[in-house]
Amino acid sequence: MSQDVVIQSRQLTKTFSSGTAVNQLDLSIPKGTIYGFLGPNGCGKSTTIRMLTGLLEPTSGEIELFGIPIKHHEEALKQRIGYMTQAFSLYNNLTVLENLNFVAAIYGLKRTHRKARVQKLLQRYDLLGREKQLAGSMSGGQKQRLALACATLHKPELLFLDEPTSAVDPENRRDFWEHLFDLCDQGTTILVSTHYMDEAERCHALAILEEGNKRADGSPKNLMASMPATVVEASGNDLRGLKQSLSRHSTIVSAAQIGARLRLLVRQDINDPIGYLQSLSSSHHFELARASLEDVFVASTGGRHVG
Ligand SMILES: Nc1ncnc2c1ncn2[C@@H]1O[C@H](COP(=O)(O)OP(=O)(O)OP(=O)(O)O)[C@@H](O)[C@H]1O
Repeated sequence: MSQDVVIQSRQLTKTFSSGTAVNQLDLSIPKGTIYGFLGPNGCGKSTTIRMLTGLLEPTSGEIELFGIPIKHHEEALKQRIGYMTQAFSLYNNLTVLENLNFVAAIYGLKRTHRKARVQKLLQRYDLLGREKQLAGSMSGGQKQRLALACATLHKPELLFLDEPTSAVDPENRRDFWEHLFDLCDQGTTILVSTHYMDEAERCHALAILEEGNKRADGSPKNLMASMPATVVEASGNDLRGLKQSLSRHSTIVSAAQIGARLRLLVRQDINDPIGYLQSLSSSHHFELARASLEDVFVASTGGRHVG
């Protein structure tokens, strides 16, 4: 295996009594990448992350981190990885400083280093002056920054972030991504799960997950270029009626209204989608449009996740 691959999984599977949460997942994520898991609730993002961090034992399949099999090496690998959960895993009844010191103690940071490291993180994540504030009394954005400070306190080479921005507003989300790119610049590999398209678009590469299966993967640009459907926008009167009539055809993967246009995904095997659509409705205007990551997501999941 190449030294530069930080996360490798082969046929990774987890089955619960309720069913298969992750199904034969193959991953190969190079160092210094921000890699995304994009998918709806329940598609297996958290379960995969928990297996990759060594917290949950797979039903079958293999995982290597930094070329080291995770099995039997959990403790050694723990020092090299950071993990931030959806709930930010902070102690709400401890202060900002107490949370950081607690994490520092868990990772065995020496007292002499601890103070300087904590100070640096307080500054980096704009928490100076809040040292004595209870974590539970902070805003979503502040909690998120503290959680990131805690997850990176021991300078992990690999960082797992499970839906880190679900509880924050768009401005905080943008700032948070700036921090992620800073970390990435310093050589940290980051795996981030999300159900936000704009967030997925910022990743170097991503996997689209549905019901535990990987439906597509690659860079956002390549995914958009190789989308398995053609995007067409329709305009004219009664778009709701047009949507209803087109949705009856299995050749239309999805139809969603966006403002005064109806965005259509037409199955790839239709050679002349504009001519085809005109034959279905002569009173509307149809034109080809550029694919977005959302289109890729809809096409990869067969239109099952869009209304
Ligand atoms: N400990 C468990 N026991 C039984 N079923 C579980 C367990 N953990 C997860 N599941 C099931 O596995 C499937 C995948 O869940 P998972 O939490 O990994 O999805 P997710 O994509 O992270 O969604 P969310 O964003 O809602 O957390 C779901 O059907 C869930 O109910």
